[in-house]
This record gives sequence, C-alpha cells and structure tokens, in this order.
Amino acid sequence: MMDFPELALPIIEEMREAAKLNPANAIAFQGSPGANSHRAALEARPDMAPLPCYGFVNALDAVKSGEAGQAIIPIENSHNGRVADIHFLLPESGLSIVGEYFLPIHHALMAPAPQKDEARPTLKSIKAAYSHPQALGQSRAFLREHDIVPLNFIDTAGAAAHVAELGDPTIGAISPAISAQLYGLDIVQDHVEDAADNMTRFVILADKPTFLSVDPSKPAMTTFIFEVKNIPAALYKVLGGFATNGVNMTKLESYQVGASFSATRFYADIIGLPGDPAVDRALEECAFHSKELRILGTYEQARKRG
Ligand SMILES: O=C(O)C(=O)Cc1ccccc1
Repeated sequence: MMDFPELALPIIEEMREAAKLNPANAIAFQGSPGANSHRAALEARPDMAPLPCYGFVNALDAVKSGEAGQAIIPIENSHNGRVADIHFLLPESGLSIVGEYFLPIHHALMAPAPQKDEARPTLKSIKAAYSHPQALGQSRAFLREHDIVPLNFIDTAGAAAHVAELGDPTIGAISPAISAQLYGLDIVQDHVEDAADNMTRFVILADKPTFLSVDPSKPAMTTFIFEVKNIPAALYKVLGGFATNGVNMTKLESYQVGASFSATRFYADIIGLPGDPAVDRALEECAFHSKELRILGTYEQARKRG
C-alpha cells in the first residue's frame, strides 16, 4: 500500500486544505494525523499548519515544491538509534537544517473496540501489533514479554488507522494514545515503551539556511557531512582538527556510499557555528582531508549539550 489508510483520509484532507491557505506557513511531517511527528510539529511550530505526508521523501518534496515552508523529521532516538535515513535523504534534497526539537515519546498498545457483546481486547487476546519500526524497537521487551508479534507499518498513527480498518481484535497497534481516540480504538495498555525517558530528536528543514539569522550569543549546533580522502588515518586527522581547536563533536555516524564499500561518508554534529574562528579552523582542516564537505545547517540548540 502506498497511500494513507482510508480512515485517516478525512482528517488528512482537512489538514491539507488548512495548509493550502498559506503554504509558507505549513510544516510537513511524515505519517498520519496523530503520529509522533504530528505532535512534534505542533509543539515545535505551534503557529504553523501541520501537513501530513505519506513518506519522508514526500515530506521533503513538499518543502521543495513550495507546498510547505518547513518539514520536521525524526532523526534519532535515545534508545533505538537512527530513525529516518536522513543521511541519505537530506544531502540529496538540497534542504537545510534550520532547527531541532526533542520530543519525549510514549506508546500505547491499542486494538479495535469490541462490537456489541464481544469481549474487550486484553494483553492476552492480542497476538500481533503493527507500528513504525522505531516504536516496535522502543517497545521490544514489552512485545516479547507478552508474545506479541511485531509487524511493520510506515507510521504509528497509520498503523492505528489500519488496525481499526482490519477490525480483528487479535491485531493491535503501538501508537500514541491520541490515535486511539482519532481512529476509534481501545487502549489496552498505555506507556508500553521499554524506557520511561524515551526521547526522539527531530530536525526542522527549510529550503534556505538560517545560518545568518542564528544569534551568535546563543548556543548553536552545526551539522555537516564529509567524505574523507581514501588514505590511512584521514578520519583521525579530521578529528584531530576538532580536538586541537577545542570544538565539541556530539555526533559522528558513518554510512556507505554506493556499492564499493570503500567510500565512507560521515555525518557529524558539532557545538558552535561557522564564523567562530575555532570552528572555521576545524572545518578547514576537515575540508583539507576530505573529498567533500557540506554544511547541512547551523541552528540554535533546543537543548543544552555538555
Ligand atoms: O510514526 C510515527 O509516529 C513517527 O512520527 C515516527 C516515530 C516513531 C517512533 C518514535 C518517534 C518517531
């Protein structure tokens, strides 16, 4: 299936109409109404109209085509690692990171409400549950403990709508509690995430960087990708530049480019912004040892680091 569940369509249509009134003031997110990304959009940009998009690529395309002024995308989770493959998507999209947002995440297990004199769904009666792979990963121990088979769906709220459409009381969804209300499901158990401090970091994207509007007196982050030259110790030398200039790197991830497995690209976050002499020197050294260096964005910290 390459489209939203039918049950979600009336709400989506309403949200699309609202976003169309002023596209520059719309913020695209991936998933059906009620998804975590929807809540992140409402909290991070309360004055903007959230625009639901089926996949991450559709959310980025909405910004590129001018249907939305910004997009909000989950990139990493405190307990389950990478979320969207933003490493691939973002450099290709040509968009810039203009902000970040941290959202505490809670999941509920829900299932179709009983018809007439049917029994209410219980932990024992649910055999399988649909959700976004991240939500399933964040509830792994809970699912195992209750012998519930995890089934992938493109987003958590869409999973809830899908389960409501299936109407099978043995098949549940792991989704934010609000989805139960939106799609008419029963909450079997709330807070099924394995870690109470489950947190997801989102990035906010736009077609123009906000580098010049970042207040230099406020703590900022800079995100960039680089591909080191294929010589021994190139990464060591790049990191040396950040070390000697006292620039704090808070994230470094590697990923393969193409099928040769010899070209490794890195995705990094540092504290600070270009224009600061220490950051400029470290980035210059990084560029010297790299085939490619691209800044994806400089933005104010949503949360103090270090
Ligand atoms: O499917 C959703 O609800 C999303 O927004 C993606 C997601 C899933 C789990 C945690 C954070 C974000």
